Amino acid sequence: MKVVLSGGGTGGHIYPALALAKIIEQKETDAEFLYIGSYRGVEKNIVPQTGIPFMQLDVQGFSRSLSASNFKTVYLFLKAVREAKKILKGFQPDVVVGTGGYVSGAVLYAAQQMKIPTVIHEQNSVAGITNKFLARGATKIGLGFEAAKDQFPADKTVLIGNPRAQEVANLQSDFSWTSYGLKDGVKTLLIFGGSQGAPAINLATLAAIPAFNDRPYQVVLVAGPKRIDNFNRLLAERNLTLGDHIKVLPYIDNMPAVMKKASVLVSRAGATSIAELTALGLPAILVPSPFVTGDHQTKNASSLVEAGAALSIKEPDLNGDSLVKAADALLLDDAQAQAMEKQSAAVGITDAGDRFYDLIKSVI
Ligand SMILES: CC(=O)N[C@H]1[C@@H](OP(=O)(O)OP(=O)(O)OC[C@H]2O[C@@H](n3ccc(=O)[nH]c3=O)[C@H](O)[C@@H]2O)O[C@H](CO)[C@@H](O)[C@@H]1O
Repeated sequence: MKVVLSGGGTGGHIYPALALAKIIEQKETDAEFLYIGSYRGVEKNIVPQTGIPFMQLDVQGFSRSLSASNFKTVYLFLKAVREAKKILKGFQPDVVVGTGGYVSGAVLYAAQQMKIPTVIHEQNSVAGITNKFLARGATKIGLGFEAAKDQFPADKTVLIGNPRAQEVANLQSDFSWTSYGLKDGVKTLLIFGGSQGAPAINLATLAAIPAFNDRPYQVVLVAGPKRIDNFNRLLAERNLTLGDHIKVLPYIDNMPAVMKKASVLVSRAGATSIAELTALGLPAILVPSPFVTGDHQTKNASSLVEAGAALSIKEPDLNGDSLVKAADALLLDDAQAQAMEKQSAAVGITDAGDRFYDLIKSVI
């Protein structure tokens, strides 16, 4: 099987494509891949490390206000489509897979014009602009959430989940909390705000420190590489000291392994974070980012809240008190936590990678 993968901008669009490549490799050892990314997105740092051949196109996003840069966006898009056609002609793929981001718009549009089968993956509950644009010409559309179904042509959609979930579910974790100076066998609340950390989550945690100092559960806050200094400065300004059972870190490299040992998560409601936590059947307190297109994180979170798989706190309602109240509800009440674990696991699609593979096979 020869597969072109394209997705870019944020990790949320790139990891599903890479997780899919791993699944295909396991099933077809002679599979060949080509990843087409952009010059601007983080895929240029992530994809080359995997050993998958990587090519780049020059594309940029639309600016929300009317501006001359939108003319450049259209010019670059048309140029990228011409270049993509040349690349596809040379590689001769059986299928072209797009996981979102502007670059996948150019690559899949080129493939659709060349009558090559295309499959898109929508990670979120609200369709992204590129996937909406590609839907008409796409052969099939894989969905991360059922809630996105009515935004696409019904005969093309298949609920597959997020292939990253399968990777996480199958992971063996030998992580020990002692590596952070904490104890194994004690309930642990893990708090993080997406991959960059989130100021609102950090501030609420700061306000909650006096209460957390008295709690029997451990607390780990991942403040974000660029935000931890500010957190520590505020901590000192307010004369707060952290109990031995509380740790603040800039970032966690082996997040899935650490998550696997957590009791409850506090998290943004990004599609990848949700795929990971439901793959592990973890109870969660979600704080959707209000700064994303179409407010898609609120809708991602609603899918879980409606299923009884998570609690959600709107960012304006998040403070020390609401955070501690929600954490206590899950960490001090075993019955509630266990009920939520069950619902979280029921939402998780741990064979998402296999489903994605089957979908691709069906169009070739
Ligand atoms: C701000 C923004 O636009 N976010 C979007 C972006 O998510 P983005 O990729 O930024 O964030 P996600 O929540 O989807 O994933 C975060 C990832 O970072 C990892 N992690 C986090 C902290 C840490 O210390 N270590 C670590 O490895 C998590 O395990 C997870 O894999 O694309 C997603 C998929 O389209 C969308 O749903 C999100 O709304």
